[in-house]
Amino acid sequence: MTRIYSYSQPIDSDIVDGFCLLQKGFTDQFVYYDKQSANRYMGLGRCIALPQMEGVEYEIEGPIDQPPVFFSFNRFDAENPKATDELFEAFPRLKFMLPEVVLVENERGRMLQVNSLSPVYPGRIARFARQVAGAPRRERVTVPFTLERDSREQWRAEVDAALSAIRSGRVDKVVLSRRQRLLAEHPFSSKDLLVNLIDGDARGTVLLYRYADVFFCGCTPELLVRKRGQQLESMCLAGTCPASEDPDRARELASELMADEKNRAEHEHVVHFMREVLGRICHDVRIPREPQILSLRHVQHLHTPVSAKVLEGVNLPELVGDLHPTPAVAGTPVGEAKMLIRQIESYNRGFFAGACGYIDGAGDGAFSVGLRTGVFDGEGGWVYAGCGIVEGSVADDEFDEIDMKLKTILSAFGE
Ligand SMILES: C=C(O[C@@H]1C=C(C(=O)O)C=C[C@H]1O)C(=O)O
Repeated sequence: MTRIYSYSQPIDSDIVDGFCLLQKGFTDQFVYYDKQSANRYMGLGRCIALPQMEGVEYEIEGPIDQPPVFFSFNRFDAENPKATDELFEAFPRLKFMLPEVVLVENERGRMLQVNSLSPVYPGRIARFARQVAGAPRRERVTVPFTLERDSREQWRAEVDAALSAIRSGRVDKVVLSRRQRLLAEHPFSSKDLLVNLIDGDARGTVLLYRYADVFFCGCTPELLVRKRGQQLESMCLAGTCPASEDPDRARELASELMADEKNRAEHEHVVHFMREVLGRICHDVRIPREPQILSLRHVQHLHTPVSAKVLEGVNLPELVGDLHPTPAVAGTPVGEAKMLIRQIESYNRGFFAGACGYIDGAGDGAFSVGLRTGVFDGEGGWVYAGCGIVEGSVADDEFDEIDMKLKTILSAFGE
């Protein structure tokens, strides 16, 4: 039986500043940082990685009873035989990773957690607490970059292939993506992108997984599932129109989106899937009949909030397994759409559109869908975005929609 010692104590300092100061010394770094609510977890180092959450004993110590916080970053399609690019290839294939140090800000306040396989030495906790308390205020930096444009011609051919699969009845919807090569004008760090995503105006949850000199990061609007006790929260997010700085224009675009049959159909596939999956493993499933608008910095989406009570015995990793991928990032039917993505897309998505999140030793946690993200090595990398293709989709419009979505990860460069 693995025994894990976990010590948590309250802190006053800003956890992002603390993370920025401490991060230099750690090969493994993990962030799940909800910008809208205090649901923020930032991990450093690797105490242990487990293939599953069962079979572990915890010694929880310190003035706050916070179970140890594990992180988990999962590929969109882990069985896809196509090789990922060399950046994704450089990440170890680990499931639940427990950092040595975790900075937390949640409904119970801010805290520092230190995890170890042996009793936690008090001087170690005091040293981290001192360092975090003395952390200087972080600063934003702009990283100029260039993008290598991908081919519109190739995209049109891919959308054609998707539309013929739809016409032949193989799928009703498939979500295709594009990726672009990014080259920075000077070296940058994961911290530079993290700070711009957290302090910039992108809405959503900031994700970061760094291993040595490669890192995956972004700011996603899409919650896959959050579990606290038996309470479950999720969302359906599909259907997109542009955002606008002019509030009247933004409202006009939003009401066009609400009235647009194609977007409503794209959205309905996700709602149907949620109802079906949650109906099997939850009770009190609440899904409003009509979507709302979620207005983000660069786009607006059709959004349906979801809540439910999880049946006794159903755990968070099972929920993630049942819910991911949703038709919002794969298509419908999900299995067939995944196979079609393997056929049509020329690359393996890696963590893009994968389930990324955290889970604590009590089984509570949250996972988001790794959208509006990219993978980088400090000199450049790849940025990704996709969109749902249904009957009636026009390739050039979808190309432009993806360009709008890409702006979120590009905002990590501080422009
Ligand atoms: C696939 C992405 O976004 C997904 C697709 C959407 C759509 O097709 O309208 C909207 C939100 C997301 O569920 C992405 O951002 O890359």
